[in-house]
Amino acid sequence: MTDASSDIGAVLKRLEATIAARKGAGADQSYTASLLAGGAQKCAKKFGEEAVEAALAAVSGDKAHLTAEAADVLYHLLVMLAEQGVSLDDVAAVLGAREGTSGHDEKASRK
Ligand SMILES: N=c1c2ncn([C@@H]3O[C@H](COP(=O)(O)OP(=O)(O)OP(=O)(O)O)[C@@H](O)[C@H]3O)c2ncn1[C@@H]1O[C@H](COP(=O)(O)O)[C@@H](O)[C@H]1O
Repeated sequence: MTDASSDIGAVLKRLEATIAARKGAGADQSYTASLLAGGAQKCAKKFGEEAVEAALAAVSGDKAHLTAEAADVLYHLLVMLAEQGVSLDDVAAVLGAREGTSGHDEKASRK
């Protein structure tokens, strides 16, 4: 059983709200604010770095390292989305619309 403090949906929603609240905060006090102040380029660069670090952790076979890197990826993804004005609900709507459609079938429909 998952309690509200560790439910992934609840955690991501709280983190999204925290990131939104950091907009306009001082970059010295808030790491999130320092990313947002750097605009799309900075947010995308950090997200890309964290994604590569997670990929490297996956091939290393170190599950604890991968888990920590995955948390970094999710945080930096949410910062990048916030900088672009894209919400978790927006992403959920796309994933929801894809439910039940095989990736193979979707790819074939584009050919
Ligand atoms: N979940 C996170 C989170 N995950 C990772 N990080 C930071 O992401 C950074 C990862 O960058 P690196 O590993 O590349 O470390 P680094 O070399 O120090 O980073 P750079 O100097 O290269 O940017 C580290 O500074 C981590 O502390 C996070 N920083 C903040 N949060 C959440 O955001 C909230 C608000 O944080 P502030 O905006 O700092 O108040 C926090 O309470 C947390 O809930």
